[in-house]
Amino acid sequence: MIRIENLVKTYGSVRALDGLSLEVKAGQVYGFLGPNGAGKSTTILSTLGLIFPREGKIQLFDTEVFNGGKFNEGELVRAKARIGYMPEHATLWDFLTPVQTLDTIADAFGIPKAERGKRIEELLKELNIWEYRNRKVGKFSKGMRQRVLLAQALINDPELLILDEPMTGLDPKGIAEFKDVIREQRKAGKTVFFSSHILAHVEEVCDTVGVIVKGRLRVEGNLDAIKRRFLTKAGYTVILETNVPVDFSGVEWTVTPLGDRKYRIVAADDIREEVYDFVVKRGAKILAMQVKEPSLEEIFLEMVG
Ligand SMILES: Nc1ncnc2c1ncn2[C@@H]1O[C@H](COP(=O)(O)OP(=O)(O)OP(=O)(O)O)[C@@H](O)[C@H]1O
Repeated sequence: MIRIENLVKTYGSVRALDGLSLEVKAGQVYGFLGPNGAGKSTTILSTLGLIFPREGKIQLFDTEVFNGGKFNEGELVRAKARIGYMPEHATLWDFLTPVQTLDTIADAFGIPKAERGKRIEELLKELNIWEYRNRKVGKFSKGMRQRVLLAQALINDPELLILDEPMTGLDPKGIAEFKDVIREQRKAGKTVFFSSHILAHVEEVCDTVGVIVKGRLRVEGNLDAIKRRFLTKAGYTVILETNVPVDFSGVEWTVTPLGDRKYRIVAADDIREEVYDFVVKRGAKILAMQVKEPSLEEIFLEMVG
């Protein structure tokens, strides 16, 4: 649905995209992850022809829309008719209700008046805001506003949804609900590409993740596989507490005492079982043992380094 190759975008001396390549396939829910300033919005804006990259190629639905520093405007317009987009800093007219908001957008899309009512009703019901259809959006919570914005993006029944940081600013309940909405979109056959700088936003809902750091895609694939790959590099950290001191000499793990009966153990694999056997064989009891997985922030740092 989206194929980007070696995209370069500069803002003065800032190389916002530095040879970025990625691929979003039909039916995927793709989480585009990266720290602030990594180039996520720049990628999305380039994909939609809203800013001009310098080099590289962009394909939408198997059609080349950008190559050799130029957009093919005709192809871009045709592709965009099949895309729904929710910008990072989208605004709503606070004095309009969801029905009025969607009616205005539907009008802009040229959807005939006769079809609009049905389409708007369907969308508002699907996104669970039908009940609030006649209240002004100015009074809505952030989560409800995001749904109205998503309804706007869906008004033309797009095949591909591009959402820039759709869950930023939502509370955990709002995030969980928005994830449900994304799952529903996938069930309805849509491909979803959304950006975030927070791991929790992509977990459980994305089948594929791409991590962008400093304008380049560092990894792309299944989130668990990415975490595992990172863990092998960074190591599992086990925090262990025993009832008596244990002599760890001779082990291959890196053991740092945190007290006379508390230790931090780092190894390339999940070594909880080995640690358990080792400690028990030495006649000690385990009082507590936890394994610490790296946060996405740590993964980012590892990738930047
Ligand atoms: N209009 C602009 N003029 C100059 N520099 C810009 C402009 N837009 C973005 N940049 C710079 O380009 C880089 C990438 O920015 P971008 O907004 O794409 O990152 P992002 O990953 O979307 O970050 P965020 O999560 O903060 O939105 C950053 O260094 C940013 O400061």
